Amino acid sequence: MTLSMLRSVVRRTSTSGASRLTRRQFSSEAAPERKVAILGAAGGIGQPLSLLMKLNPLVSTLSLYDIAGTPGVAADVSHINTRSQVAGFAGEDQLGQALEGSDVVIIPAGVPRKPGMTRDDLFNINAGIVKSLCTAIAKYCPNALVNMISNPVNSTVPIAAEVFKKAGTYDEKRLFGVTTLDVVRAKTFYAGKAKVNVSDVIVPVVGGHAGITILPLLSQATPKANLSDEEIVALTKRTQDGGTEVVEAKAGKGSATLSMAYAGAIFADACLKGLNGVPDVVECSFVQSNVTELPFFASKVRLGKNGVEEVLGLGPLSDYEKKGLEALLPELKSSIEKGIKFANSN
Ligand SMILES: NC(=O)C1=CN([C@@H]2O[C@H](COP(=O)(O)OP(=O)(O)OC[C@H]3O[C@@H](n4cnc5c(N)ncnc54)[C@H](O)[C@@H]3O)[C@@H](O)[C@H]2O)C=CC1
Ligand SMILES: O=C([O-])CC(=O)C(=O)O
Repeated sequence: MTLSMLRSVVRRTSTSGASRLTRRQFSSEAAPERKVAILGAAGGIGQPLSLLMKLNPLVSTLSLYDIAGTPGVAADVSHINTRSQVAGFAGEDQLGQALEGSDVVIIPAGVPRKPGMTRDDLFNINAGIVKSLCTAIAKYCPNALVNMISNPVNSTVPIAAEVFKKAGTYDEKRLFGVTTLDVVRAKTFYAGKAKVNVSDVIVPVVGGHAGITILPLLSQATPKANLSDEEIVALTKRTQDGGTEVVEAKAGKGSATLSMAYAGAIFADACLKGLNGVPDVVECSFVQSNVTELPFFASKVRLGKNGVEEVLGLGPLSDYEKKGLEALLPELKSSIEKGIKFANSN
């Protein structure tokens, strides 16, 4: 979902003739019924993400699940006069109902970082949360596209894959680590340095979603700009440290929530468009991959009616990016292996 689309939804629904206009628009578009479930919907990301998904006209049912607090979030969001019907579910005994029939499941459930922590420091708590949620997904909506936000993404995606394999439901086309926030940041920071219009900027970000595993391919950024080597290094580091920048600014009150909700809404919208048969929907995501020797890797992915339609290659890299790629592989490998080991030993 682009910002202009968001604005136009808000515009359409903010006048007195709103509901009439909204109804007419949706009935003429005949968008298929799509259920989206958000697990962790009462949290810092979950709440604004619920709002943004409520604004998305491709959603017909919005299912908001958390261990507590979701009835309130659902009641609040449900009053917004857009297409989707909203329901809130709280506690494990309602998880099946929350998931049943879902086309897309977005998972921002789990603890966020505090200053001084790495994403890997979240593993001990979040690995178990992700494992139990994915066990339920395998049971109640095995065909859903899963958008994994919970950190450490480099490990939680492999955990999800193992859980689905054990359940006999694994389809590599349907599992995505959400790395869209890295792309959002790279676009913003690049536009600022290159002095180009941010809405025109395209920057692929590959690798994983932690520190040096985040590799923005600034040599492929458009519109082209004549940036110095020092500027490229600084932009790369700022993108890699974007999450930490927010964690430190929030000083103990969590990590990125609002920009993550925006990024999560963009990625979920791309998944829905792909499911609906919109051609040429391409986003970066951490998926099962043959792009490197690692089993999972983030790169550009073409989305289609079954999820991943094609994992795109890296394209030409600068020498600096080649070195970055080489440097990130060992860390990414060990995070992936840690996730696989956890899923198979617990
Ligand atoms: N992929 C990415 O780019 C990003 C990922 N994150 C990650 O997203 C996660 C969530 O962050 P915040 O929303 O800020 O945290 P938060 O603490 O504000 O919210 C997390 C929510 O998850 C819920 N939760 C915990 N266990 C659950 C379970 N078993 N089932 C359902 N819900 C459960 C909590 O009740 C809470 O409402 C963190 O792991 C964070 O590191 C954050 C920013 C960016
Ligand atoms: O940095 C964190 O802990 C949250 C995150 O993944 C991000 O903001 O990119």
